Amino acid sequence: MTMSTHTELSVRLTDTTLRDGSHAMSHKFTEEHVRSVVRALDDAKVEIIEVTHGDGLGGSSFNYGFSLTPELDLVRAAVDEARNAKIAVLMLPGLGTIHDLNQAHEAGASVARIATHSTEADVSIQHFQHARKLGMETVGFLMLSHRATPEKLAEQARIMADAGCQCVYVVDSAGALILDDVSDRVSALVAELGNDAQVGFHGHQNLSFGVANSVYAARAGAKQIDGTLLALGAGAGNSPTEVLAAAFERIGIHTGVDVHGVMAAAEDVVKPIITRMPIMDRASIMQGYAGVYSSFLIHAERAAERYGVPAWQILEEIGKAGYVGGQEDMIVDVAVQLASGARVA
Ligand SMILES: CC[C@H](O)CC(=O)C(=O)O
Ligand SMILES: [Mn+2]
Repeated sequence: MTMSTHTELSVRLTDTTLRDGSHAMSHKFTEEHVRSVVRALDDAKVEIIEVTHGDGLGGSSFNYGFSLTPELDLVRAAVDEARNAKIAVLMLPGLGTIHDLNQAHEAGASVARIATHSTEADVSIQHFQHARKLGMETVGFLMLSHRATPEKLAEQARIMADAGCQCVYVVDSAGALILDDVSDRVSALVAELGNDAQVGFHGHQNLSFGVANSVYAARAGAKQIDGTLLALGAGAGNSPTEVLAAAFERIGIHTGVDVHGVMAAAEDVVKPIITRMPIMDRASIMQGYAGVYSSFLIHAERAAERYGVPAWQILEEIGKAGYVGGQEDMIVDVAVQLASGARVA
């Protein structure tokens, strides 16, 4: 008799509509948006809700786009509205500072998610140490994970765990990973970290694999999985929380989330708010295909309009050049070169 090995798995869902979804909203969430989304997610028993500028604490700037509402006001509103859920903030060392982390903690955030490029975990050490001193739960993001081998990622995860990170995520920032790419990376982290830290997975939909990849991640041992309502997020959006909850329930992976509750949150709360529905169009598919950071999409679209070159072509060039988060200014550079003929695609 064949026994299923998948029936007793459980994962914790983190919803990042109010952080990754901020990209698709051009960082224009209001306090009322935050309150209504948090209320709906909390009612649906989602345990962790992330609220920050799309590029993390300190992201509101000329380079990344200004927030309509100061992010600490949004964090305070979320904390005030949540009855059971913990409020998480994300930060990229260098863009956000320890001072920003202190302020987010004072505003009531209790989970610190620290993100670095997949090969630069060492820049997060002091941030994890500090977050743990503050008594915050800690999560590490290894972004653009497709750029690193499973072995390299595991080595980077070890750096985060030794610094006090309690769960290291394989982050598919480009939506470029496909099935075994995910399980190979998650398995490598699980083997390296053992009981020292959990492993998580954050997916994007650029090649439409967000949910399937999350299932592969869970089956490879991931214990935390990210999603956003209606897939609202950078690039073609994130793995939709409501689909994750429904699919996990159907295959017997426990989340504790009320499936009807998150479906209602997506349809009745988020849909009326959003100004842009994430889609798999030529530009966002190119991001998955060429391995480009999802947050670059809106910047590429703006440059495309301004310089009269297609966004997908700019992104294809960005992929060839291997630019990473923080190099948003290179998008304009590439667009100018394509428009002038100095760079031939
Ligand atoms: C701001 C960091 C980054 O956008 C995190 C993330 O969601 C990703 O890399 O996909
Ligand atoms: Mn993301």
